Amino acid sequence: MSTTFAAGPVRVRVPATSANLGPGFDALGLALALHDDVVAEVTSGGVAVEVSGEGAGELPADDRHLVVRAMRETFDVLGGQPRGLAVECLNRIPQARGLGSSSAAIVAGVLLARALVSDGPDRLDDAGVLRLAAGIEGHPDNVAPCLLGGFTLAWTEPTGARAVSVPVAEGIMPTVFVPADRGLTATARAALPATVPHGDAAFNAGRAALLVHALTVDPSLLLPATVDRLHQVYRAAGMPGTNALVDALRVAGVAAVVSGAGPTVLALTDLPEGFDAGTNWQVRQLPVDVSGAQVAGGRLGHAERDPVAAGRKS
Ligand SMILES: Nc1ncnc2c1ncn2[C@@H]1O[C@H](COP(=O)(O)OP(=O)(O)OP(=O)(O)O)[C@@H](O)[C@H]1O
Ligand SMILES: N[C@@H](CCO)C(=O)O
Repeated sequence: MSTTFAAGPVRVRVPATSANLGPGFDALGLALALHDDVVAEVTSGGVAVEVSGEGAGELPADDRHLVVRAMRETFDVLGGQPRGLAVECLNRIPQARGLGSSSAAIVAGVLLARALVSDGPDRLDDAGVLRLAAGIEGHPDNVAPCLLGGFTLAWTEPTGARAVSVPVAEGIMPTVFVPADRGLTATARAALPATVPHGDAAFNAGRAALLVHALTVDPSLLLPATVDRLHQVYRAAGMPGTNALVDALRVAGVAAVVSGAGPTVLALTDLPEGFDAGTNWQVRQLPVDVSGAQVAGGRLGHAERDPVAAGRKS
């Protein structure tokens, strides 16, 4: 199979995501209106990566960069590698905080590579993009909302990941509490036990089912619907501040959970007037992103390259 590459740059906008949502470990996720923009172009040789915003000066600028790694895997699936690549990232999603930054980078890479191959969409359909991105990430609960937008239910079959996006009830306005400290998903997953009590598994199945109803039809049930026994308790010692804030919010009647693998906290219902989380958190209301990843042509503008200006725009 020979591969022809598109001329000119391709651009993708990918949303932040919050996975698990309490009881929906590795299955449920929500796309949030905070985005990374990534532009890629085929060049005559080498790999050049430019990063502004989150991760600037920290992330590798070569084949080790996660966007490039995802592009390389996708080009392999599509039949061949280009001679060179130039990638430009404007990152707004905080990294290693539980807001799906790695899935956003992977989805961006897969979609950019597909768009850069002339008949890419014929060779890799949207279901294939989800399978490939979830395979790279290792679980589908961030990749699914990042691609599809909205509230997603993801599962894995022998052939790979599948997902559906379902409409969220009106009036759901998530708030995230983002700490300065980072926490890697790999570390948080290592804190989980190999087996759990049957009663806890049964408990979570009921609450996860209730959560689908609460988020789509009856938000008054969100507090009981967001109780989890499968992951948060095992990870609490590694993120005591996160655990304390989730508890304080829940005592105040707010449906709060650990966002993804943490340490960010996600609240799905309004905060009581005057609720004070303390000074350790950047608190942001982020509407649900209903569109998911968007591919378009074109480069980033100068104003967008400036992280301060970009922060004002997003
Ligand atoms: N935009 C990006 N570009 C390149 N690499 C990234 C990017 N975002 C994240 N990464 C890589 O992924 C790592 C963070 O991934 P990790 O899965 O631990 O956290 P997360 O995806 O932010 O949180 P969660 O999976 O809990 O939602 C970073 O340390 C970095 O190596
Ligand atoms: N379900 C994943 C989400 C974070 O990537 C976890 O909690 O480990």
